[in-house]
Amino acid sequence: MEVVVPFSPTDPKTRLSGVLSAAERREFAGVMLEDVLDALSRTRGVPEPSVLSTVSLDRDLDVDVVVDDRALTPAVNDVLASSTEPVAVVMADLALATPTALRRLFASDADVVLAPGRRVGTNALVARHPEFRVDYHGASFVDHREAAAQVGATLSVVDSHRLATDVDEPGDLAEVLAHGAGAAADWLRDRGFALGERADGSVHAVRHDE
Ligand SMILES: Nc1nc2c(ncn2[C@@H]2O[C@H](COP(=O)(O)OP(=O)(O)OP(=O)(O)O)[C@@H](O)[C@H]2O)c(=O)[nH]1
Ligand SMILES: C[C@H](OP(=O)(O)O)C(=O)O
Repeated sequence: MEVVVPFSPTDPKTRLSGVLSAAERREFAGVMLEDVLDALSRTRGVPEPSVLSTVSLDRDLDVDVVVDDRALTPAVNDVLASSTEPVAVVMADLALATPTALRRLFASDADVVLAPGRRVGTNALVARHPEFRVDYHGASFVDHREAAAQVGATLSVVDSHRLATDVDEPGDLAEVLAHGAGAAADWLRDRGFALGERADGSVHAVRHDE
């Protein structure tokens, strides 16, 4: 099994621009990456991942970093096409990922295992079928389900709140504050974020003055 964690650190998490500065978004993306790598490293039976990054990284991660400046889909498809073993792709923004949740991704022996995101993306997958290829962005979970069917691959879908929560939008920060046990939750709290309730009863992350 080859495990890759795609990462694009140049201008990450643009959907969080309303609540984090550009420098904070870069820092937060790096902290989430470290949480994901830590969770993977504590998941029994899972080989050491490599980071598939668009640029070389100045942080010391204790894992291999492969640089490919192409967009996400061609970069991942190149790994799928060239690997002689099953490939797992786990996104770097899964700040709630834990070994227990990740074990479910690796436990299935289906040809294609998909962990959908809450907005119909694909937060993690395992591909054992040699012809399966990815097409990220948009409703990629639906596209990947169809792609698996087209190549005759057996499919398993992992229904996990922790793996479904990719941190893209301000609303996702409340999930991190409520359920995160890693560095990303601490990073948010250190920058003044806390759970707050609106008059209509909805819960969101509020930033208090630092
Ligand atoms: N290697 C690689 N990884 C990417 C690329 N684009 C995004 N990623 C990674 O793929 C995962 C999902 O990324 P997105 O949430 O779609 O993009 P993002 O840049 O983090 O956030 P937005 O700017 O809000 O879209 C994250 O782990 C990103 O770091 C890319 O072009 N190449
Ligand atoms: C990579 C992409 O992530 P999103 O842009 O949906 O967060 C996807 O899941 O297809």
